[in-house]
Amino acid sequence: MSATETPSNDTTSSPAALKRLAALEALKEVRSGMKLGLGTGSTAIELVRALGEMVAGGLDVVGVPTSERTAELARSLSIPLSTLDETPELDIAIDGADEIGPDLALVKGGGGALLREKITASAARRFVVIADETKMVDCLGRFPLPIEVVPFGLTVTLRQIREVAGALGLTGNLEMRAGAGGGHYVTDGGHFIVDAHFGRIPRPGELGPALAAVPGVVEHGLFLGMADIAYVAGSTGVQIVRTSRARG
Ligand SMILES: O=C(CO)[C@H](O)[C@H](O)COP(=O)(O)O
Repeated sequence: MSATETPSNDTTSSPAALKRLAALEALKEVRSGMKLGLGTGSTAIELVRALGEMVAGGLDVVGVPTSERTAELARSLSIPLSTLDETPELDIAIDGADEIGPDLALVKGGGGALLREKITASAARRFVVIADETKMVDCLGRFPLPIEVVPFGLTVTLRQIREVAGALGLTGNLEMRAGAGGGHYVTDGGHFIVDAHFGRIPRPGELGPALAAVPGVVEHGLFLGMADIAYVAGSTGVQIVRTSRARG
């Protein structure tokens, strides 16, 4: 399963400080010449800010952002950017997570960027997760599972999500994520997000493919078998969580 170790004893423990600590640990993997996937969310913001400082200091990297928000921040820090089409092979993708479960199974999508995040992570030789310790769980499902859906036929898609989840014993409210200006939240890809309050998901490996088989589901927030390592910051330092699975 996973191995853990604690290489740092920094005791700074405000939420933003912990996120920055995790980001700094992950950035120790980065070398000049690398092509990097840049995640989305408050932890990824700390990553991009710290990367901006490193670029200002002479680090030569290219970033592929997973959202328009991340692109905007990276641009403001003069981090050279590319698209996944121009740069389809990444050395490392670094991103946050809403939950980190056993063997680095993740829930992602709280920031609404799960589709681009999953595509970007899949294009990277190494997928590195950064988080504070509140994200660690014994079983996924404390955080509602984000599911990205197409607007067309929404009622049918919601019914089919209920059916496939119900067949696995998972029930609970399916909540349409609200946008800032009222109406549904719309992703960078023009889709909606359903936040599924299933509760504990003991068999994510069965739920993921079942959700993916629903025609109106674009992608779901279960990132299974993708993460290679997680840097998890807590009040006593940064814990390194590894998976036994090797990716490239
Ligand atoms: O998946 C994500 C965005 O779609 C984020 O990585 C996830 O929501 C964690 O965000 P934060 O670092 O703000 O807690």
